[in-house]
Amino acid sequence: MEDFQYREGELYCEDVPVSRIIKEYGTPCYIYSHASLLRQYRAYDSAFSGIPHIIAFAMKANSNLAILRLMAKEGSGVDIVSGGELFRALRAGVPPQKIVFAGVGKNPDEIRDALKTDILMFNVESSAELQAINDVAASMGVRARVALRINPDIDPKTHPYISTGLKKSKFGIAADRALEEFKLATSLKHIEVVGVHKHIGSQLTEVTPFVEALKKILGLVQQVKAHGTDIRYINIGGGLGITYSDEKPPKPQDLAAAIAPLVQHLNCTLIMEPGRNIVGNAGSLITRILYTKQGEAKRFVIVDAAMNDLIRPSLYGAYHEIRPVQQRFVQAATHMVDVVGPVCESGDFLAKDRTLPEVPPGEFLAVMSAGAYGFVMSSNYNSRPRSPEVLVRGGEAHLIRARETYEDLVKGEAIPAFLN
Ligand SMILES: Cc1ncc(COP(=O)(O)O)c(C=O)c1O
Ligand SMILES: N[C@@H](CCCC[NH3+])C(=O)O
Repeated sequence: MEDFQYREGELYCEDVPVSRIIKEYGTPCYIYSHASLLRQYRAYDSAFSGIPHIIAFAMKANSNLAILRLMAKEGSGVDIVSGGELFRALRAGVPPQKIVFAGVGKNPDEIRDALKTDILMFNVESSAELQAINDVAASMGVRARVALRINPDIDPKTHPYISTGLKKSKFGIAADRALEEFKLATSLKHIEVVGVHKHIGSQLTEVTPFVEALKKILGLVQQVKAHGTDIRYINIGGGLGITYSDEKPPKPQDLAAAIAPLVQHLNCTLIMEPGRNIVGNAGSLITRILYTKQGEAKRFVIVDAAMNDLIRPSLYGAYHEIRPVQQRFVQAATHMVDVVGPVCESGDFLAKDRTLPEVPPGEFLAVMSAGAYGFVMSSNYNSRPRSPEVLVRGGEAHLIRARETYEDLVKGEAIPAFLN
């Protein structure tokens, strides 16, 4: 959030007053800081500079073409989970040799597209998928590079909805079945096993689960190597958390310090898939207060952004700091309020039971730490056009996605002739 600061009485993103952006593009509106994105990416990259590595930005966190181009220009690759993400990554100019493809449900068309593009590798999550990739590769007369995604059964100590490395999770191949799967993979003619992958969850605020999971995976790497398979890539996934309120997550250097000694001697390239850590605090969602309402039991601040714009509070009970855009309101009398949107759901809120200073209707609030899993998870529910996205660089503000129009809402819909 360093690049969102009060200056001359109002909130700025870098050198641009937020009020200038909303005058031009309206609200709700996502704003990202170029400086934050670069700083976070470079912090990750330099932390691991002692080890051969590839950063594959987890583009599910934010897949705007401008953000992807910026990452690619810094040298980043991407972690994708769909054909749509592959399309975006290529459109943004991400080199295929830095694209890794995860996800439990890759379909044959997606596999074919990825093979055609010659991406770096697939992170395979089951034996059925291994077989499917082998079949598609055979039909194309090529060999697919794969890493097996291992589920190490380690508790990442985060929200259950964003934990991915426990036995009960749908992700990855159970650690105790892994050797068998490696044997199967090496027996398939159109598969080349090149790596091992793990990703145990998101918004991790301690280093220990990363280390425990990696140790488990490395034990496996030894065994697989002993069977004659050359493991050249170790993918440690993403998951490093950020500060939303008072969390103190480790920094990329802390992660590197814990991990480097475990992998340095292995003669492998390390792959990392950070998403939230790079974009989370580089973005903010700006919203206008429409009304305030004193209910029977609660006070509501009704704003023009809703769960369709930012679903994290509704879906995970996630906390996002909320600040007035005009600094003079910071000192105003406070109330305990729910900040809610116009969507017709009781679960539509951006904050619940939050003590906030009184800001009058017509004024603006900034919902902080909204750069990751913000716009990408937005929807058109209640036929609400999705928000614009603006990228600030120094004193410039660039529109990187226009606000959707009502026409966009009905794009592709058709009324069959029998209804005429
Ligand atoms: C396979 C994989 N890699 C990377 C990520 C990125 O996670 P985060 O945004 O927490 O870094 C995810 C999402 O949790 C994921 O599923
Ligand atoms: N969407 C989640 C993170 C999911 C990570 C995807 N594997 C969030 O907003 O926190």
